[in-house]
Amino acid sequence: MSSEVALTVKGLAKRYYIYDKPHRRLLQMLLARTGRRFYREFVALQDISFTVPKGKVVGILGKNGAGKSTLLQIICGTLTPSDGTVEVRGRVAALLELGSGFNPEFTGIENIYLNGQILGLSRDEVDAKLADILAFADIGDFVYQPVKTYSSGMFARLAFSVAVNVEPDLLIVDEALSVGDAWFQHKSMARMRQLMESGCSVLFVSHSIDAVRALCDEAIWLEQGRVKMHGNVTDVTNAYMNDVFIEHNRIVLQSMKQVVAAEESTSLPTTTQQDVPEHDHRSEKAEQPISADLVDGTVVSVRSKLLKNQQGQVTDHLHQGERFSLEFEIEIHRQINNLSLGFLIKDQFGQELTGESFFNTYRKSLNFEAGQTVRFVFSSTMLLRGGQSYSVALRINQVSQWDRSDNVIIFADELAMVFDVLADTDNPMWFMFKMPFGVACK
Ligand SMILES: Nc1ncnc2c1ncn2[C@@H]1O[C@H](COP(=O)(O)OP(=O)(O)OP(=O)(O)O)[C@@H](O)[C@H]1O
Repeated sequence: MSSEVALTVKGLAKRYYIYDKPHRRLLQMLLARTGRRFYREFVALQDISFTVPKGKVVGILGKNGAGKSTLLQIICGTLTPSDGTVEVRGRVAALLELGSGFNPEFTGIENIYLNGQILGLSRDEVDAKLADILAFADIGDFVYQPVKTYSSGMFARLAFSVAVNVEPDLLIVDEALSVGDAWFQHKSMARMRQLMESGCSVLFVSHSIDAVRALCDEAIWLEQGRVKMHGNVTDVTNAYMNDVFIEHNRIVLQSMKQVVAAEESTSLPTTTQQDVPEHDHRSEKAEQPISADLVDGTVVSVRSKLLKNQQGQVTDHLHQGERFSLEFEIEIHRQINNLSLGFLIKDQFGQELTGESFFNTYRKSLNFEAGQTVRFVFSSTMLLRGGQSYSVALRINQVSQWDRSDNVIIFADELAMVFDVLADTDNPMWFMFKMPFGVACK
């Protein structure tokens, strides 16, 4: 295998033998020589070949039952293929089903060492990484308890933390990021991006077209166990999306016809064609914690960072179309010139969607004396799609030139806040944000 390739999959196939009744398995064992078959064959994967180039992120899309998990399990070695080969260069860390590779009876710490060993790390190497793993997982004293007592969110935190901290050459992720709270999802996506930037190859399985578009360099579309399409992300996701929409519209049309047939005289029910994820009102996070961290201990510290709703109340969720404000209070510890503060709003895949800064708005920055407390307020209307969460990255910088040639970031908090936008089922959005349009028909 070339050193430029992290993974080579050649002619992979997986066939399952299905016995309709338990005794048929026994009959098969006893009468195999007669040539009779007591099973049905189910082909889960057939003729799968592809490579993952070193440092690239390859997304795998496919509907339920397409064979995605089967493929990943074979690549990780937890399932044997019926045909074909898998060659991996370097260390593979996988986030498949929650906690695979974990022993439920062991404590979190014991599992970290167990996993480290499975991934080829010595005890000393795990010792050296332990503090980072624990800090990222952030599950407190639970690490001393057996993992069978963990919630699924805690499990996800520990599993993800181990996988990303062992410096894998190939990271395999199967929707594991959809587990855990919104805060952790944003944090883990940011960490995954860092890994990608440092040259780690990734195989990323997702049902989300947005996720594949945001993260991947190439995409593979699996359908009924075969590669239907492999190529650049835009082509593959467009083709896949068309297919999903055609299928979706067919189902909607069918159900509408049934309703019409059943209630000819009544009006049709409205169908919202958007999946509206179940919303979790995390009221305990209504007020974001105040960070008292100093930038470098001398210049500026952030006293508070707040999201406020239309009524001016601190909140962790907004409605589509609602007025809101982001408010940052900072304390100046040392006289400083040309200071500006800005933010970026990102989706859960780390895509920067929008943002603003004082300098951007007024084309000038500000001078402050030591001891001043300053509040920056950014207000707007929430035009982003509902039914998902967003994070806010905060930046304080020194800048005076419009081309930003003298820009210096003196404080950055990549995860200053996380908030939800609630889906409006009466006004579903297919797109990332809603731009107000005048509409006419002439
Ligand atoms: N042990 C098994 N015995 C028989 N059939 C199986 C077995 N495991 C998986 N299958 C079948 O193989 C096919 C592929 O399953 P797989 O779990 O890989 O799909 P998937 O694309 O990951 O689906 P999903 O998105 O729902 O997780 C499915 O039709 C599934 O029913």
